[in-house]
Amino acid sequence: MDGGIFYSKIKGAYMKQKEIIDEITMKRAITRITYEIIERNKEMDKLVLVGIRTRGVYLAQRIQERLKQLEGLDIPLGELDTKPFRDDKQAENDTSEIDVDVTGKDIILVDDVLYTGRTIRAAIDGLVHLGRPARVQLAVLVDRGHRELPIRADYVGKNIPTAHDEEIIVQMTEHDGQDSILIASDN
Ligand SMILES: O=P(O)(O)OC[C@H]1O[C@H](OP(=O)(O)OP(=O)(O)O)[C@H](O)[C@@H]1O
Ligand SMILES: O=c1cc[nH]c(=O)[nH]1
Repeated sequence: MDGGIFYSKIKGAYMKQKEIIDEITMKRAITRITYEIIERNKEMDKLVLVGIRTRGVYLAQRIQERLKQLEGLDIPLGELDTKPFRDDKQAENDTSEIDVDVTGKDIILVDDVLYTGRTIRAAIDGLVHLGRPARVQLAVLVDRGHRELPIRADYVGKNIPTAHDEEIIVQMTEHDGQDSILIASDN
């Protein structure tokens, strides 16, 4: 390591990586998102958290835990697989697990990174296949810009301006063994 910079393989190629958000800052960002959700949603009994696989699910679970700690609320949580609804891949098995009826509910979609917006478009498609929510909001840990569709997040942990050829890597303990946000580039 040199000044926090290290090299490792991403999708088969060596990339330069650097941590830009540490564990504590990430935790604070999730707590702030939770407070904003509480402030902006008066009918909390209508709320349903829907995490987008993969890391959006862990993020949604953490927001669910904070809502319990801060307000004593038990907000239902579903796990959404967007792959069957994407416009760039063949349909695959739908591994979504959403046991609650979404019709009439205030859904908060949760994902780790918002980039082109295509995953969120697919997520909305997946949701409306299940029912007719009253409202759909979006919470993301990182908004890195470069939208290709008219999609914006209601709750943003960190706005991180990036170049097209960079990559944001969110690591979560449940999946990656540690909490960290890295930026990667090939130069
Ligand atoms: O706004 P977009 O351009 O759609 O990019 C954002 C999506 O990309 C990543 O998912 P990825 O497809 O890498 O799957 P993963 O979460 O399972 O790693 C990330 O978790 C978001 O879901
Ligand atoms: O940089 C990016 C872009 C899409 N998805 C990610 O996880 N990171």
